[in-house]
Amino acid sequence: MNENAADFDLIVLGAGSAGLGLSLFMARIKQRVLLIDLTAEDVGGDCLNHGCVPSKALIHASRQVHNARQATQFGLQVSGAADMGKVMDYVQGRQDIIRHHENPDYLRGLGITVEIGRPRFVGDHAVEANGQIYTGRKLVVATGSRPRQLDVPGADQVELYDNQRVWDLRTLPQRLLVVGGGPNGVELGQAMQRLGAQVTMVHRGEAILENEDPAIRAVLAERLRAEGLTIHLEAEVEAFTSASQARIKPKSGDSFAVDFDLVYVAIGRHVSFEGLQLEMAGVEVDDKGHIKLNEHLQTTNSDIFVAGDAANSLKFSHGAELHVRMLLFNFFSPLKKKLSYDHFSWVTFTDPEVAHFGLDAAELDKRGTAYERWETSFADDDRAVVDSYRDGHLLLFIEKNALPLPGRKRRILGGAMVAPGAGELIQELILANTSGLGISELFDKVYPYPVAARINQKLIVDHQDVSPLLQTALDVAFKLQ
Ligand SMILES: Cc1cc2nc3c(=O)[nH]c(=O)nc-3n(C[C@H](O)[C@H](O)[C@H](O)COP(=O)(O)OP(=O)(O)OC[C@H]3O[C@@H](n4cnc5c(N)ncnc54)[C@H](O)[C@@H]3O)c2cc1C
Ligand SMILES: NC(=O)c1ccc[n+]([C@@H]2O[C@H](COP(=O)([O-])OP(=O)(O)OC[C@H]3O[C@@H](n4cnc5c(N)ncnc54)[C@H](O)[C@@H]3O)[C@@H](O)[C@H]2O)c1
Repeated sequence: MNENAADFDLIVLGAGSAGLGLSLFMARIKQRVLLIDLTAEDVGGDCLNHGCVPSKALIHASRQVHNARQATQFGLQVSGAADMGKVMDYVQGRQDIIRHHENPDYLRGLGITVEIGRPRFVGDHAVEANGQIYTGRKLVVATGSRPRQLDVPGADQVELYDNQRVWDLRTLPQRLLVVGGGPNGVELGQAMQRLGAQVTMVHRGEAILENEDPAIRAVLAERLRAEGLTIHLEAEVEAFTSASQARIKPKSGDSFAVDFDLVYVAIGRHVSFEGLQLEMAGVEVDDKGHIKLNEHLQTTNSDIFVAGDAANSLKFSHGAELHVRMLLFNFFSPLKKKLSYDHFSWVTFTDPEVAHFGLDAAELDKRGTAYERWETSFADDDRAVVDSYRDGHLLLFIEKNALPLPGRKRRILGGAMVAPGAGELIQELILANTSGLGISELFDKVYPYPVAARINQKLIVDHQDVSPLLQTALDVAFKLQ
């Protein structure tokens, strides 16, 4: 097409984390942007409407309730149960604040053309929505992902909840069955248990948060069990035998029954491009229905890209942000960046939080990278002692230099932490990881006592060996002064 004749410089399908990030930047630098979403209420995507924001607000409320109960050890009298209506009012109130700057009118005020309707491709640079055809120089599919459904016998007789509808609850279920022990299941499961539900979790994998290192995830599992959650590992819902009973099948052993008042399904996400008519734009999908992409998130139509969950890689709001940054760079540069997760991080907002960054042991082994595994428990950390989180754990993968030349940096290749506020505590480690700083930069810092982040330095200090040569040099140097 004659690119200058296009109606828009950029057309974005989907106004979630990815779509908003792209549209806002492009509009800011005076490009003509068309952003299309299905309904006005969908603007903001899963993160605002059904994911990050409501789940973190629920976690906040549940932490207040939990902390109040913890304070009874100091003589405070706490009685009564959490009022789910009030909890959800709080959750919705937080969403409403963010909606002030994530809604069609606000975006239109910034110069973005926002169309509400169901789009479909009608040509290699053209989409149709509400009977109108729009052309764009570049187009991005940012239509997100959907919760996987639990398809087992008897499911039709049960009202299954997932992250799309759980925020409408007004009463706390007494017995909650959570299916899936990934980040979604553990975050919501712990929050509901703390609010007063009795939570049973049924998880297919051998451990909750399977993507985490065993030393890290074990701490969380123990804490969840100590708070009263029942966790069945290597187990699945075999069938629902009534509207309030599930039959659970463990990998080994006999099936057993679990009674519930409500089921929350958190078994992952899938992508779907139904109705988009991708074939009209020459955008090919593979046999699993995923759009074929190269390392620039470019489809088989070189002017059409995919961003966010729709790309079917790591599904995080800041994963969408990573995609957006790369696409924006590539839109304006003859040198193209490739998608890389080498410095990616994520946080599961349980208590304690589980934070993860850079490359893990499996990836380092796969790449044949030489590394050392350094780890420490928080048992003897002063701050952990006074604040009672001695079960915390920090793990770092440190570059191993075959030739330890003087001045050569030993970089932090990756790591993980489980501790209250771990997501904040690892930020300096992430900075070191992304900027290629060596461990000496952390070693040289003087941390105010007793900030929790001192643990980052402690791990490094604890691993400083004094070689016989250095020992001799120190002895001589001291005697000379
Ligand atoms: C319970 C839960 C908690 C989460 N918590 C976190 C967290 O704490 N931190 C984090 O980083 N990530 C979190 N995530 C993941 C995060 O929500 C997603 O990765 C993120 O929203 C993906 O952004 P996206 O733009 O790709 O998709 P979405 O945000 O889902 O946006 C896609 C948009 O496309 C629209 N759309 C769909 N189909 C069409 C169509 N055919 N045409 C036009 N528009 C369409 C949708 O209406 C939607 O608005 C959480 C997810 C869940 C489920
Ligand atoms: N803090 C965060 O950043 C955050 C929080 C919640 C969700 N998310 C994102 O949202 C997405 C969805 O989260 P999720 O936890 O649903 O997905 P997930 O795929 O990460 O975990 C789902 C888990 O459910 C298990 N499972 C699958 N089928 C099952 C079955 N039939 N019975 C029992 N267990 C089963 C799997 O083994 C898997 O570990 C993820 O991509 C995640 O990254 C992020």
